[in-house]
Amino acid sequence: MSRPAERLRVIINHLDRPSAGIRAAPTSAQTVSYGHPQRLRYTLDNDLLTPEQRLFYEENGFLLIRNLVSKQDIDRFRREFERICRQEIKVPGLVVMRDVAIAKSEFVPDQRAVSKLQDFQEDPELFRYCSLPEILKYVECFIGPNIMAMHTMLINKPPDAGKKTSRHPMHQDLHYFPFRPVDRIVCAWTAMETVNRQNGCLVVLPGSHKGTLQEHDYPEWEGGVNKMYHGVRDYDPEHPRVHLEMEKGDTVFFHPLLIHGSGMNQTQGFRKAISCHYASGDCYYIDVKGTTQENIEKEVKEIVARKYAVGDEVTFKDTWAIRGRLVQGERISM
Ligand SMILES: CCCC(=O)SCCNC(=O)CCNC(=O)[C@H](O)C(C)(C)COP(=O)(O)OP(=O)(O)OC[C@H]1O[C@@H](n2cnc3c(N)ncnc32)[C@H](O)[C@@H]1OP(=O)(O)O
Ligand SMILES: Nc1ncnc2c1ncn2[C@@H]1O[C@H](COP(=O)(O)OP(=O)(O)OP(=O)(O)O)[C@@H](O)[C@H]1O
Ligand SMILES: O=C(O)CCC(=O)C(=O)O
Ligand SMILES: [Fe+2]
Ligand SMILES: [Mg+2]
Repeated sequence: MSRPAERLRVIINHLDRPSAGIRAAPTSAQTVSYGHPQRLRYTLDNDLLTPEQRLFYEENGFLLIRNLVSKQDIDRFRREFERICRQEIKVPGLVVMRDVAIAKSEFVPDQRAVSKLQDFQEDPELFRYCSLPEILKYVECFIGPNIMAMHTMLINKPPDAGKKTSRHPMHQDLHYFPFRPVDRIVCAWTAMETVNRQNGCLVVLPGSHKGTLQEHDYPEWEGGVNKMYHGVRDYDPEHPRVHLEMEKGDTVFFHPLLIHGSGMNQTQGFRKAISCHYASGDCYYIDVKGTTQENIEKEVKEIVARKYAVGDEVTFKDTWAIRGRLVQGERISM
């Protein structure tokens, strides 16, 4: 079997078999071109992904690309993060989160007190991550050429304080997003250092992106749960899962319905990753009233009301439209 189109057809046939399992994603660069077979729903025609990579995403809902972001860029993001933690710069709109285990203790301007930065779209150095051409060329394969950076995070998972609060419950990111269509949204998540089971790598349920959006709520964890860390309500801990062990610069792209979380950090180091959720410029906002997303809408509106002293005039949709930034192509309906 030599021609990519032919290999693609064989793999598609394989997809129809109930026993189709998880295979390692090949990473060798290869240029292919072929039509648009019906069963390819989660990826678009492109010249970048090999047929195997494309089918891997279709089947599993994620694709891991090794060594995608340079060490130099990651070192720069790390230095910027440290400057923010030392309060040397103030970034408009930035949310600095502390782990719930230390949320009520005195704040020290040090990275040991920061578990996550959220919404760094106004920090030019960190936001560079969202515009990196090596990231965008993959993003385009999933959502097309019009690309909005909707949600940005730098996660600094702290050594667990003994209460397992460093875990992130299993969830689907779509729970947080009042925009659609679901298949034109993708997350890029880049390891800023070695990430493994010891320090709490991502854990994914392969293929779960083919399901629907589940009900989410705070898990009943004895030691407490971080603000807004909702989990899939009836999560079955026996469901087969895959631990994504990654090295500095490795990047995983995943679908917003993929069920994922991350384990406890059992080391003394702060496990770092940087991520961005992208949506197509021609996605549209939806009203989540009467859906499972009503609970997160309520929480977001409460936090915004408290932080900015506003009322109901700021909608869930507004909170996203304000944060979204165009990084490629056209902003059409977002
Ligand atoms: C794909 C998307 C996936 C996700 O987005 S998952 C995570 C989503 N997270 C978010 O959107 C960020 C949520 N966090 C925030 O907005 C802020 O960190 C938060 C919780 C409002 C705190 O903001 P601060 O500026 O620190 O305000 P503050 O010090 O006055 O605290 C206000 C009250 O919140 C509490 N708090 C702070 N960090 C917490 C935490 N990690 N978990 C639980 N509670 C926490 C804090 O103790 C305080 O409570 P109280 O009012 O004194 O009773
Ligand atoms: N009851 C639960 N509800 C929701 N999510 C859970 C629950 N228990 C564990 N998880 C999640 O499962 C993922 C993995 O958890 P955990 O670190 O405990 O196990 P592990 O990483 O698979 O095992 P190990 O730590 O031995 O490598 C994390 O995302 C964690 O938050
Ligand atoms: O870096 C992690 O632990 C995962 C974070 C995550 O999935 C999220 O914030 O949505
Ligand atoms: Fe997530
Ligand atoms: Mg673990």
